[in-house]
Formats: sequence, structure tokens, C-alpha cells
Amino acid sequence: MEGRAAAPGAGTVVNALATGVGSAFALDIETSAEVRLDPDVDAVTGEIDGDPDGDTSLVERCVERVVDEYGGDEGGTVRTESDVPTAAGLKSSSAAANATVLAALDALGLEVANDPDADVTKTDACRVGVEAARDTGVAVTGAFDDASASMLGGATVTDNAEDELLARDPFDHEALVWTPPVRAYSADADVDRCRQVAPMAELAADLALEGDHTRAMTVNGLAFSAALGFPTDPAVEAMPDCAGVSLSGTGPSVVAVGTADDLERVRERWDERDGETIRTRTRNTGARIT
Ligand SMILES: Nc1ncnc2c1ncn2[C@@H]1O[C@H](COP(=O)(O)OP(=O)(O)OP(=O)(O)O)[C@@H](O)[C@H]1O
Ligand SMILES: O=C(O)C1=C[C@@H](O)[C@@H](O)[C@H](O)C1
Repeated sequence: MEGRAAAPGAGTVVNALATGVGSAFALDIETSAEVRLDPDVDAVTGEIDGDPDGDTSLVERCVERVVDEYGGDEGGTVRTESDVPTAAGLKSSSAAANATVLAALDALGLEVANDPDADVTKTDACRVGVEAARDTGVAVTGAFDDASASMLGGATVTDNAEDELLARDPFDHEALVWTPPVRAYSADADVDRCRQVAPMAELAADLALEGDHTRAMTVNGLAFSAALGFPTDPAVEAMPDCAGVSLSGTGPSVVAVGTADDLERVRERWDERDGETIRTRTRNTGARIT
């Protein structure tokens, strides 16, 4: 019983740590997962390609939850490979969870689709990974905003307290990502500081629900950079030349969206900073069984 799947990382429109309402969009960088299930094995063992000491608890819990809900009492293995840097704000946890849940469902021979008649809908599959993120303490709110953007593609707005999808829109832009050489685990984020900027998070969520995701992300980025102690300079440098720019997740990455020519000008400025600058694009297709 084997299954394989892949899921994209994502960028932030609105961080949900202030109010529970969040918004994110899929980026064209991926994590893939391979799951092997065996009725004669009890435990689930995880492995992260290239990171032998990486924390595999999230993906192991994803497989356990899929087996509990849709399988028998199989155990087995899960192995991930990822182009999404971990703990960089680019939703590596959501991508890993979504890819693993889809691979485990595939291993059980179940059909997953964005269709109420499928064995499992993509939204329900996404909720399994969100519960696993809560179980393992990887996410603060469960991060249904990030997980739904990765699972469904496009830009989503969600209520993370209820795991409810409030809106989903196509989101078509070139993207530029700057990742400084530090890491910030969501579980360590200062949630009280984030709550201080709730009025700005509410404004950003209103803009996102009106479909103005790019202005929403810029408002969000200024507020959460200030709250979480990240510099606002990268956003200020990008603002004249992009449609929207934000600190992504709980940082440290900053994501700008716009046209290719405009982002080249932003890249020249960001390339002077320590760390890595990646050109990619947003995408409207989400996670898939491969
Ligand atoms: N490729 C992977 N395979 C298995 N688990 C992973 C993988 N990538 C991330 N994780 C899990 O996600 C955790 C990192 O989650 P965290 O929320 O801090 O990062 P992020 O999702 O990249 O950040 P953010 O939510 O700010 O975008 C890791 O410690 C690990 O448990
Ligand atoms: O841990 C969490 O619940 C979250 C982490 C960040 O990615 C946020 O951007 C997201 O809205 C919620």
C-alpha cells in the first residue's frame, strides 16, 4: 500500500495570530511525500530527505490520523522531500501535512477531489492535517488559512477557530521571496504581541474578503513586522515597485507580488541583503496525488 502526493508552500495575506481570521496564497514551491502502509506494522516512522534530525512528528501524526479515520490499524513509513524552507514563514508545515495526508489517502486507495461526491473532499483532507498540526503543537491556530491555500490553490480567507473557508479567489502574480538566514518556528511566536495589532489585522481581513489581497498583505506586513520585531525596510524598499508585499507567516521571509519587470527592480535591492532571494509565482492549483 503506497501513495505519493505533492503540495505547495504559501505566502501570507493576513496572519491569523491576532484575530483567528487569516488569509494566504499558494506559491509555486513544493513538498512531496511518499507513504507506505502495512497492516503488519504498528508504528508510523517519518524521514525528511536531507534533514536526518528534522522533526517528523507532524507527518507521522498526519498518517496516524488518516489511518484512524479512513483505514484499519496500519502502520508504516512517511518520507518527505521539500523545496520549501522549514520555519521560514513559507508554510513548510502546511505543505508537508497536506502532501502526507494525500499520500496516505492514496495509499488506502481513496479518491480525493474538490468534489462533494469524492471519497474524501480536499477540504476535509486539509482539516486532517490541521488537526495533526494542533496535536503536535506545530501551529498556534491550526493554520487552516495556510493549509487551505496549499491544498486548494489560489488565495483563501479562513476562520481558523472553526476551520471554515470564508472565501477562495484566483490569485495570479509573479512573486519574489526574500529569506534571511534565520529561522522562526510558528510555535514560538509571541501571540500576545500579535493580538496588539488586531485592528490592523481586521482591516487587512476586510480588504482580503473584498478581494483586495495585495493591499491586504501590505497592511498585514507592516503590522506584523512591527509586532514580531522584524524590519520593515524590505517592505518599504519593495512598495514602490510591487502590487503587495508582506512578512510571510511568523517570518522571517518577506514575499512581494507584482509583474516580472517590477520584481526585477525589487530583486536588485533585496539581493544586497544577507540570505536568499527566490523568483517564483503564485499558483491556482493546490496539492495533488502524484
Ligand atoms: N518537509 C517536511 N517534512 C516533515 N515535517 C516538516 C517538513 N517541513 C516542515 N515540517 C514540520 O513543520 C515544522 C515547522 O513549522 P513552522 O510552522 O514553524 O514553519 P512554517 O510552516 O515554515 O512557518 P509559517 O507557519 O510561519 O509559514 C517543522 O518543525 C516540522 O515539524
Ligand atoms: O501557527 C499558526 O496558527 C499560524 C502561523 C502563521 O503561518 C500564520 O500566518 C497563520 O495565519 C497562522
